[in-house]
Amino acid sequence: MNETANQAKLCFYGAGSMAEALLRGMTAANLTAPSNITVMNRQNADRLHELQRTYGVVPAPTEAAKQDALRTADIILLSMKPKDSAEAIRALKPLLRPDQLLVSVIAGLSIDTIHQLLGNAQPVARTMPNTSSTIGLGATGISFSDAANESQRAFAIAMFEAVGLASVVEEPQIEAVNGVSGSGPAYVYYVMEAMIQAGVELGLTEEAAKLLTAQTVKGAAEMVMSTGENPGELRRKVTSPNGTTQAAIETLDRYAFQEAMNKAIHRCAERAREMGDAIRSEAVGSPSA
Ligand SMILES: NC(=O)C1=CN([C@@H]2O[C@H](COP(=O)(O)OP(=O)(O)OC[C@H]3O[C@@H](n4cnc5c(N)ncnc54)[C@H](OP(=O)(O)O)[C@@H]3O)[C@@H](O)[C@H]2O)C=CC1
Ligand SMILES: O=C(O)[C@@H]1CCC=N1
Repeated sequence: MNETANQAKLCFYGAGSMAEALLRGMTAANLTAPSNITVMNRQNADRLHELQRTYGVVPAPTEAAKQDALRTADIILLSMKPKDSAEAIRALKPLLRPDQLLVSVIAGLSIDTIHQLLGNAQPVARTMPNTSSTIGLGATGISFSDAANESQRAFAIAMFEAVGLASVVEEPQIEAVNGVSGSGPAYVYYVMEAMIQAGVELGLTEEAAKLLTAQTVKGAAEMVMSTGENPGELRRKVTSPNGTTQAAIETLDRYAFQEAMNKAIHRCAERAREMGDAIRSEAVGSPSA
């Protein structure tokens, strides 16, 4: 890999919403020059040109351009849907050099399945980011294959730190990251939808309910981050004995809110494992490593 970080050549293999979230943050943070970043997809050349206009990155709309970009990249970001990943990785096999780093954001896809598909132990960073990377507030878990060297590890971490917080975990914990923070924004939005709806039922305008809800979620998250106090302690400070919050929390408990959240996160992690098994079955005919 090119040792000078801002000279590193990146190739986004898949140019959808997660790729754009990362692109936006990385170009804003000057992680590498936009002219060193190539974007490609299966067929949507308009999308590639839109990314070129917005971020100054280089589109690879033809088969020859794709192959050239994949061959010459220091880092290839695998950012297609899980169902498309086995075929896409197989197509990479004849193009790769052993020193290229693959960075995967694909839910469920294990490092071992990538190695099986390629037939070698290519350096891999398996990650689980989230869509808040778009505004530099992402939360990403990263795990590495043994072959990833120090400079590759450092660059992968820098890529995700450019779009928020990055935490290195062992690969078996990546499904837990998926359950907590990869899919996490959706749970928070779901809670916000309920808060807004209730606010409107109680007489607020939609706009006021939305603003009050969003500021409340932002403020609560910031309180946890900036005070270092646990959410439980902070909750107790809001909850006056026999007051309004206690009445609300007791109602949430009657509907088993915490149990529902717990089960949802476990199910999310389980679903990631199921999806990984499905890719593996398609790739090598057996569901687990
Ligand atoms: N959305 C999220 O919150 C998160 C998503 N992820 C992971 O990110 C990945 C991408 O998700 P998302 O961005 O939402 O998906 P999108 O559908 O928005 O984008 C997928 C992209 O992959 C391209 N693609 C598919 N097959 C190939 C191929 N063979 N060669 C080149 N490009 C290909 C598509 O091209 P075309 O349009 O031409 O078909 C498209 O550009 C998923 O694996 C998901 O698990 C991870 C964390 C969070
Ligand atoms: O729903 C999904 O499968 C992807 C992975 C994490 C967030 N979105």
